[in-house]
Amino acid sequence: MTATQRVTVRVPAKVNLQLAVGPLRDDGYHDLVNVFHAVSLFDEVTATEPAAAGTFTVRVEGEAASQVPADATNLATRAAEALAKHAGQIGADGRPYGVDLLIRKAIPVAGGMAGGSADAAAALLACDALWGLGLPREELMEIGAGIGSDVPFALLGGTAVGTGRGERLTPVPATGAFHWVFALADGGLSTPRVYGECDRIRAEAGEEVAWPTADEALMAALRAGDARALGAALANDLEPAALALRPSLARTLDVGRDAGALGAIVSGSGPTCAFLAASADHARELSAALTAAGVCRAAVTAEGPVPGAEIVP
Ligand SMILES: C[C@@](CO)(OP(=O)(O)O)[C@H](O)COP(=O)(O)OP(=O)(O)OC[C@H]1O[C@@H](n2ccc(N)nc2=O)[C@H](O)[C@@H]1O
Ligand SMILES: Nc1ncnc2c1ncn2[C@@H]1O[C@H](COP(=O)(O)OP(=O)(O)O)[C@@H](O)[C@H]1O
Repeated sequence: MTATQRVTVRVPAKVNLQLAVGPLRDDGYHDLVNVFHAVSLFDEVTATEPAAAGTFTVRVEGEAASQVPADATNLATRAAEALAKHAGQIGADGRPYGVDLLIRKAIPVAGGMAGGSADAAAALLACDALWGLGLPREELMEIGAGIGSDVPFALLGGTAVGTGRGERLTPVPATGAFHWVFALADGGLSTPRVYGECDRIRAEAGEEVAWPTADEALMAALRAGDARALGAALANDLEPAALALRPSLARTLDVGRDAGALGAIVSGSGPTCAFLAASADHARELSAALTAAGVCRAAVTAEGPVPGAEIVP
C-alpha cells in the first residue's frame, strides 16, 4: 500500500449515438458498431483501505441503492478483485490487496446508461491509485473489458466508436458541446433480455443481419458540432426490442419529438430515453415538457462529451 488511504473517482454515464447490432456470435455476443458518448451524469466511487487486509466490500448510497447488489457480484467489486489478481494479489508491503468501496449512485440502474460499467471503471482507477500500481489506462481498459463490454469506454470517455462487442475503441473527433435530456423510467430493462428480443424480432422477420458499419452522416455531424444533423442521424438497433418489452416508451419518445427535440432515441438497451436539444435553454424546456406530460419518472439535463473516469483531487 502507498500512503494514500482513500481515493475518490468520478465517472460518467453514456448514451449510444449509433448502436448498430450485427449477427449473434458463437460466444453469445453481437458484433457492434457502438458510438459511445459520455455525458455529465456521474457516479462517484471511493476506495478506502479495508479494516482487514485482503477483503473486498462495497456499500451503495443514493436513491436507487436498493437496486444494486452490495456483495461480490457488484461490478465495482468484481473489477477491484480482477485488478488485485492482475497485480499478483500481494502488495509491496507483503499484505494482500483489498478495498472498501463506497458507490454514490446517480446514474439510473439498468437504464441503458452503463452505470454498472461506470462503477467498475471507477473502481479500477481508484484501486490502481490506492494500491500505488500506476498502471497505464490502456491496461486498466483491458482488465475492464473482462468485466463488461462497456467498461473500457467509461475509462476513455469523450466520444468513441466501439467495435467487436463494443470493447475495441477508437476516439471520434467531436466539436463543441451537445445538450441532452434523459427521461428516466421506473424500473430497468435487462441488457441480455433486450439483445435476445432483438434476435427474436429479426428471426421472426426473416431478416438477413447486415455487418454493422459506422454512419458517415453521424461522424460528419460530430466533426462539425452540428446538433441538428446529429439529431437526425441518431440510430439504435436495440430500440424496437426495448419498445416491444416496454411499449410505453413510444409515447415518451413522441412527447419529446413533439416538444421539438432534434433527435429522440432509446439509450442503449433502455429504458432511459435520450433527447438532443439545440441549447441548454432548449434542454430545460424539453425536460419540463416531458415532466409535465407524465411520461417519465424524472427528466434530467446533461452535456456531452465529458472525460472518462477521473480521480477527484
Ligand atoms: C447495450 C449496451 C450498449 O452500450 O449497453 P447498455 O445500454 O445495456 O448499458 C452494451 O452493448 C451492453 O454492454 P454491457 O452491459 O457491458 O454488456 P456485457 O456485460 O458485456 O454483456 C451482457 C450481455 O449482453 C449481451 N451482449 C452484450 C454486448 C454485445 N456486444 N453483444 C451482446 O449480445 C450478451 O447477452 C451478454 O451476455
Ligand atoms: N455497481 C453497479 N451499479 C449498477 N448495477 C449494478 C452494479 N453492479 C452490478 N449491477 C447489476 O447490473 C445490472 C445492470 O446495471 P446497469 O449497468 O446500471 O445497466 P445497463 O446495462 O442497462 O446500463 C443491474 O440490474 C444490477 O443488478
